[in-house]
Amino acid sequence: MAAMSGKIVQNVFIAQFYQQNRQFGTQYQRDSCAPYMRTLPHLNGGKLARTGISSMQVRDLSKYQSGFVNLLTVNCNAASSATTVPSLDKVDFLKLQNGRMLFLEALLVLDLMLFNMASTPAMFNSTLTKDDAFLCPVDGAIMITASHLPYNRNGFKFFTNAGGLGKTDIKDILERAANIYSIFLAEGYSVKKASASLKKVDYMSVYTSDLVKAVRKAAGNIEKPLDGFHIIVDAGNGAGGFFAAKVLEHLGAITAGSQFLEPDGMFPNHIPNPEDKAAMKAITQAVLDNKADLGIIFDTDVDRSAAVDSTGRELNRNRLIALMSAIVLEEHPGTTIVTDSVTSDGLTSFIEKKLGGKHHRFKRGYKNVIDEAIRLNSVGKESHLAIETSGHGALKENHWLDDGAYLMVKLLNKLASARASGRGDGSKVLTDLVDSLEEPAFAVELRLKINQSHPDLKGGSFRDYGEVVLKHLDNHIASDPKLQKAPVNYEGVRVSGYGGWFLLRLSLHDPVLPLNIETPSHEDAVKLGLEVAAAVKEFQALDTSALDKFVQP
Ligand SMILES: O=P(O)(O)OC[C@H]1O[C@H](O)[C@H](O)[C@@H](O)[C@@H]1O
Repeated sequence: MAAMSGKIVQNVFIAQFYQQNRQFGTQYQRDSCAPYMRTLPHLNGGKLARTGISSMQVRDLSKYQSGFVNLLTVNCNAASSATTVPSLDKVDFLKLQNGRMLFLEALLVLDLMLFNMASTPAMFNSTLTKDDAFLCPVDGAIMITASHLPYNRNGFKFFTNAGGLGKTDIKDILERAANIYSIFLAEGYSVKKASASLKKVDYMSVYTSDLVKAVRKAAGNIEKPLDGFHIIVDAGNGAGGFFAAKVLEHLGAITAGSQFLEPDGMFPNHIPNPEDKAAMKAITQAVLDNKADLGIIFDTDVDRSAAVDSTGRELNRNRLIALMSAIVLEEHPGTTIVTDSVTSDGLTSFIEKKLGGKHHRFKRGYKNVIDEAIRLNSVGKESHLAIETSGHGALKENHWLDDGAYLMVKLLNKLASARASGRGDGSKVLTDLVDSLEEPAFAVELRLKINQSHPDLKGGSFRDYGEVVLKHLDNHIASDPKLQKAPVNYEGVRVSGYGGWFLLRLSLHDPVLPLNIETPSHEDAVKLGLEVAAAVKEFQALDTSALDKFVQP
C-alpha cells in the first residue's frame, strides 16, 4: 500500500490518500467509479466475478467522526458542514482531497441509497450480489471508516465490482467534485434538497440473511443448526456487533456474555483487532468466564476476524490460516492456499504434508494475497483461499471478498454440520483440525523505523533507502554459511538458520522495516537478531533501537 502525505488546507481539513497497488484496468475502474455515469456493464447477470478490492481511502481527520462505519454520519457531517462552504470556494480541490466534497458529488446520483451503519464486506457485497429490492448490485458504494486505525484516521472507501481506484481516479474524482461544486455555488447549494433523493435502506439485513442461509444450507437446511451452542462475540465497539443478534441468534445460538457490541469509535475497551494481544485476551477471558463453546472477535469494520475455542485456545494468525486451510482443502483437495509473507514454516508443512495442499507464501497485504489467488486461477492454478495472518481472508466461493464474518460462517458451518451428523463436540471439531500444526516456541516482530529526514537518505524516498538496506542484508547472508536464503520468496529477505527463520521487509505503508523472527527458543531468536543487527549497523537512518534492545544479553 502506498501512502501519500497529508496536507493541511486552510487549517480546516487534513486529508491523506491511502492507495494500494492494483493491477487491474484503471481506465475501466475510473469510468465505473464516476458516480453519475450509470452505464456500468454488469457481468454475469449480476453475480459478478470480483477482480480486486476497493482500495482507495480518502482519509479525513475530523475528530467528530468515529472509527466505525456509518454512512448516516456522512450525511450529517455533510449537512452540518454547510456552514463551512463559503470558505471552500477558494480551495484548490486537487489539494483538498477531502471526503465531504465527494459526498456532494454523490448527491448528484439518482437512486442514492443510505445503508446506515454497515461493515466493509457488506458494502462491497452490495456491488456484487443481486437483490432487486435494494437495486443491487449497486454501481458503486462509498463508506466512511477508519478501519482498525484510531478514530482520528477516518477515511472514505470506495467500492465497485471492478476493484479499487488509482491515483488518476482520485484526481479525476476531485476534478469532477470541483466542477460540481462550482455548479452548486452558481445554482444555489441545498443539501436539504439533495438529501430528499436519499433512500434509507437496511442493507445489513440483506447481507446478514445471506450469512444465515449459508450456515443453514451447510447443516442440511436446518432452521436452527446452532441450537444450544453458546457463542460469544466481541466486536470491540466496532461495527461487528450485528453478528450476535442478526446471525448467531437466528441460527439458535446463545450469545449471552457477548461484549463491546455497541459501536463507540473511541474504543473504550480494547482496539478491535484480532492480532492485538489485549483484544485476544478479552475474548478469551469472556469465553472462559462464560464457559462458552466458542468466541468470535472482529476488527472494527469486520473485514478481519479470529476465534477462540472453549478451552481458551486462540484461533488467530497462523492457526486461523491452518484451520481455514483444513476446511477449504476438505472441499477442494490439493488446492493452493495463498498467504502473506510472515507465515510460519510450520504452516507450510501443515498445508502441504498434513493436508495435501500447496502453500503459496506471497506478500504481506490482503489485496496482494487476494490478487495473487485470482491471478493463479487465471493461469490455471486452482486456488480457493487467500488469507493473511492479520485475519483478512477471502474465498473464491464468496467472490474473493475479504470478509471476516464469512470466515466465521465457515467455522459455524463446520460446527453445524458436525452437530447435524451426530458429532456435536462443540469447538473441539475445529481445534482437532489444527491439532498437528507445528508452532514455533518463540515468535517476535520488531519494527525498525527509517528516519525520513536523515541526511543518509540523500533526498531519496524511505522506500529506496529500505531497498538498499535489504540488498545489503541479502549480500551479507550470501557470505554466511550458517544462514540459508529461502529458495522462493516474494518480499524482503527471508532466511533460515538456528532452527528458525527471519524475514526483514518493507512495511506496506509506513517508513518501517518490520523484522519477524520465529525460532525454537529465545536464545536462537537472539542469534538471528544479531545477524541482522550486524548487517544493518552502518545504516544511520535506520532506528535499530528495538532490535538492539532485543539482542541485549
Ligand atoms: O506492512 P505492515 O506495516 O506490517 O502492514 C501490513 C498490513 O497493513 C494493513 O493492516 C492491511 O490491512 C493488511 O492487509 C496488511 O497486512
